[in-house]
Amino acid sequence: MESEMADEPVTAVAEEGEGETVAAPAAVGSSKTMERVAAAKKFIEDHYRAQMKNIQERKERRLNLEQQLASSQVPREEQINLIKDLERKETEYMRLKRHRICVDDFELLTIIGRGAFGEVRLCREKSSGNIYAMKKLKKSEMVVRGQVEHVRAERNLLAEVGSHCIVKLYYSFQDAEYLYLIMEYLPGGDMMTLLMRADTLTEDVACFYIAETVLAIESIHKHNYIHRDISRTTYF
Ligand SMILES: Nc1ncnc2c1ncn2[C@@H]1O[C@H](COP(=O)(O)OP(=O)(O)OP(=O)(O)O)[C@@H](O)[C@H]1O
Repeated sequence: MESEMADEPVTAVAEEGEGETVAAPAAVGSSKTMERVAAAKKFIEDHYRAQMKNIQERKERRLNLEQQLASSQVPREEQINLIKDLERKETEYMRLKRHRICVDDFELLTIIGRGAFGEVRLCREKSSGNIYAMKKLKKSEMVVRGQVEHVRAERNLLAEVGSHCIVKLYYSFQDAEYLYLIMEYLPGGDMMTLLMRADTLTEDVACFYIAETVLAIESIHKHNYIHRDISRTTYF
């Protein structure tokens, strides 16, 4: 998406004296590059930590089954089959985990809204039949309008904040042209539609929505985010 890294060399080669070439000390990268280095480091560390945890858990599941079988009356041959069955399931589980989700995994249904960078659609996950809202964002538009970091923050926030007041994000992925956010579908409509329909809210109903709003804002503040677009169309 962005390519600033390409024009920021971290090491340089300096020419000195008669054709002698010496390596210059590594220059410290710009703060953006350093941020990326830190993000890549964290990604790799998290990835390997998760891998180790998975291997450990898999071993424990097998050991558990072996211990249960050892103290049971199950015939030896059946025990072997049960262990093989567990291994087969574990392999299948790993295969499913490795699957990189993409837009083809969803059946696209009706358009339910338009955002700043593209449409929002109702969609059905083919494997589970679950219904979600798919927000599609055109990457080139985001770059032109300088909104990459804001969209990244929105994605991270939805993934991090587990609050019943904040729409859930189930998956995010991208292809060459678009970013996709697969979110919980909120069928009730936004606050603007409610106000247009009801005109005036009773005190109790107004209290309810104000309380929910305060809880939503509090939950994102707890994660050190601020909402820069509080309006009747961002509450559902
Ligand atoms: N999870 C959802 N469930 C149901 N409808 C949704 C959902 N997310 C978005 N929509 C619909 O799509 C519209 C646009 O989505 P959204 O407001 O998230 O886009 P945006 O890019 O932030 O737009 P803007 O910058 O104009 O506010 C919403 O007003 C709403 O009608």
